[in-house]
Amino acid sequence: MDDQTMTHPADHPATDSVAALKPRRSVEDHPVKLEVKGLNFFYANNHQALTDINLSLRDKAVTAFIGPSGCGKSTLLRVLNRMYDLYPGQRAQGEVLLDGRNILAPKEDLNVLRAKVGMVFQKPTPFPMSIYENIAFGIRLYEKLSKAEMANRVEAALREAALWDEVKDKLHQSGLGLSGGQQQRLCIARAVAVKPEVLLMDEPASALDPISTAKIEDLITRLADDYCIAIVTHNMQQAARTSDYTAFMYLGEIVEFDRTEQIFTAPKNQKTNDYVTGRFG
Ligand SMILES: Nc1ncnc2c1ncn2[C@@H]1O[C@H](COP(=O)(O)OP(=O)(O)OP(=O)(O)O)[C@@H](O)[C@H]1O
Repeated sequence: MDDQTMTHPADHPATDSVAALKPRRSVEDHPVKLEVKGLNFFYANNHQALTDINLSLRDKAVTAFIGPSGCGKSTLLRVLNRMYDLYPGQRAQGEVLLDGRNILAPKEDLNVLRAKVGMVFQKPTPFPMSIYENIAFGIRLYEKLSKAEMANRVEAALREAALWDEVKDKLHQSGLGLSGGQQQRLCIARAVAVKPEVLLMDEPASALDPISTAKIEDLITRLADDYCIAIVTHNMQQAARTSDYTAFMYLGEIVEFDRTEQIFTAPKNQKTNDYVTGRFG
């Protein structure tokens, strides 16, 4: 756990995570949106960062990836939209099926894929342009809209990311002038503006203060009504608060994957238990 996530002194102990558990909702009958089968991943130095990952992410549900530093959480997230393809020498073996189609296939159109599988990073990364343009820019890559249609889409995306009320009077000011939490919601608005099906979030709140963190967590919970969401977090309570399913990873493998309340109240694996109770990590 890094310093920035230590905002609550008792973030680690299992009791606090259990207290934070998201109210139970039924997602078992949601269809599988993304299925990872027999995935191995190698960095350019031939370091194997993921070994035989098998995992199903359900639609309209949040899946959290937890585990100690270096266990492969971010690597796994970056495979799910082929982000690794930007770096020469990195390679994935196995299958990642999006609605049954293998997105690791060489013929996959990566621009279309990255619109379908959007990503939000740890540090907010607005483009150095206006708030409006931050959203419109991505939409223009995929669609030709009239001025009025574009204005509606920008507003809808900002509303979806719970940012509209704070920025509606300064849409043409720079996105870089917003607070860190607002910038992160702008990045979420940018991701949802191109109508994705899956949202990947890599520690989306770890650079934010507790109030901004709470807003992002609320937003994740609401976005889960519409999207398949995967989130990497170091914060046990955040995993408990936001997710329906949790995967505990260790040394590049998935040790345990189950309903979140199961992972936090009755994990089957000793290592999972040790991690969620704060004995290591
Ligand atoms: N560009 C790279 N080249 C070589 N090895 C890498 C590279 N990036 C990550 N790794 C290694 O791959 C493994 C998994 O890293 P990854 O960043 O996915 O872990 P993580 O669980 O997300 O860690 P953290 O919680 O610290 O962000 C680690 O052993 C890491 O050192």
